[in-house]
Amino acid sequence: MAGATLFTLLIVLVVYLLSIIYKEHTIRLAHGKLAAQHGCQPIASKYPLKDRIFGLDFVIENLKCSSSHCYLINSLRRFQEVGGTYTLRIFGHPMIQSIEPENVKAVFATKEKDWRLGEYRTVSFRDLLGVGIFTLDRPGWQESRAWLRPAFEKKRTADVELYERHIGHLFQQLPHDGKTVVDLQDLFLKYTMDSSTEILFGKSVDSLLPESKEDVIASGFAAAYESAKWDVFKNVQLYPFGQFRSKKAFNANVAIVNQFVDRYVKMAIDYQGSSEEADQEGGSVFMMELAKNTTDLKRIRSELLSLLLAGRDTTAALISNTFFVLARRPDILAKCYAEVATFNGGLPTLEQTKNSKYISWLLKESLRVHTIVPVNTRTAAKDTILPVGGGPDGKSPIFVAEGTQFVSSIYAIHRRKDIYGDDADDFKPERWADDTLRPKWGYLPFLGGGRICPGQGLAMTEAAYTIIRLLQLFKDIKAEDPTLEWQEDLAITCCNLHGCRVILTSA
Ligand code: HEM
Repeated sequence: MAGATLFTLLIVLVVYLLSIIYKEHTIRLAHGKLAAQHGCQPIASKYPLKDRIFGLDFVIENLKCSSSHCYLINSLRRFQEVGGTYTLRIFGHPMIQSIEPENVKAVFATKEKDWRLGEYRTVSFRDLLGVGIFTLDRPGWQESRAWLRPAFEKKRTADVELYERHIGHLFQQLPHDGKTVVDLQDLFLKYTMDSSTEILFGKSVDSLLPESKEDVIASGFAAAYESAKWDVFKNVQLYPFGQFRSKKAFNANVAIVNQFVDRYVKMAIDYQGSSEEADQEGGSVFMMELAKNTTDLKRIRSELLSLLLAGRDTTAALISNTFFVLARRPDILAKCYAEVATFNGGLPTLEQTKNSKYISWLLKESLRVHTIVPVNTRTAAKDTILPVGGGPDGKSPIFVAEGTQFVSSIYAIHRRKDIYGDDADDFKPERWADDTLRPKWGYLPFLGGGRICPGQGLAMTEAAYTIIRLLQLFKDIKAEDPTLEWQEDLAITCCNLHGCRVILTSA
């Protein structure tokens, strides 16, 4: 009897193993057929892993570089040494790293339907943001994008008056004696928190106002949001193991964040008026547009928090990185002062702000050299093809199996000498004066394709306006330590580890 049971078990096991082998074989055949149809060649470069099973050496090196603030430089070195497109396996999962503009274009634009965000992003971010534009793939993502589009279109006329009010608060916090050192990066983070919360919720947290005037709930929101955002970054970095970290403090912070946002979302849902009316009454176009489409409080909250996460630190980093350069480069600063002088001390209009040529080159260069979203990834939603990286010369198409992670370093793409020339490492705003410089998929501060940043116009206007106004208010900006170099501080977005410590002299 026992022998018969054993025999049956053995048969089941053999059938199971054969079915796996058959399935693998069929998949391989299908892959081979698709690859042959598209003229694919094996990927030319393989990353020389020491641990070929788990890829632990690669993971550990990444973690070490991340904590010693050289992750981006190290990934650039890898591309230079291994190749513009290389492959490896991490914990058994296939990964392709590439800085070939053609591949990036395929993943984010021409073949974007073949790719999804990937769990590392959706799972880690949903704990704070919930389900919204930043954590959704199609079809939900398309819905979010359509809901938000009208608000972004209305916001093209951006709020110079709103910025002016918060610049006033910022000015109050700045020493102008030509002696005292101040870290502008910290203050710009507060400044964009104040402007973003006003743009998104219709009510600013006013973190730049003296404490006595601050709304206690609003300041609680700002602190809780900072702390929760840090936890999300840790979970992304340690994914999938981050999910096992204690969530007690995180959940308490998320509850504070939600409570703050929900006050305003409820008002928007109750109001259900038009966005124009809401704007006149100091409400938020974003909230009103969302409330027109859904009465789901959680969904509106998610969209607003996604916008805050995407727009606040990024804009602060852009302004701060630019001032970091201005304080070290009198040649560039002088050109900016010359442009600002054309306003004869008057407040710049929106049109004048947008038409400030040199400052727009300066911002473009700042985004190129100090890329704020320097790494981007996607996961293949189905078997697909990438145009380059195969064969001995790396110029043939390559086959990509479903589940493969694609990672691109925008930081490294922005330093390609074949696109930017031998001076690619130099900070040179004038390069953008050259009409023949058309980097296309070689310049991606706001990414491209369907998920291109919808807030880029807002961010560029806020940054340009803020820079112009501060240059009007201060006749000199000097670095505390002119020899200090910009160094990456990579979290969800990237800013300068050393902040932006300067000495200001008022005009
Ligand atoms: C200098 C400032 C900014 C930079 C460098 C920046 C960069 C980016 C990048 C690279 C992405 C693509 C991320 C990805 O798909 O993996 C993105 C997406 C996004 N950005 Fe921005 N951004 C900035 C400012 C803003 C602002 C001010 C807002 C809104 C107020 C905003 C809202 C968004 C949203 C909603 C997405 C997600 C779009 C989607 O998935 O369809 N961003 N941004």
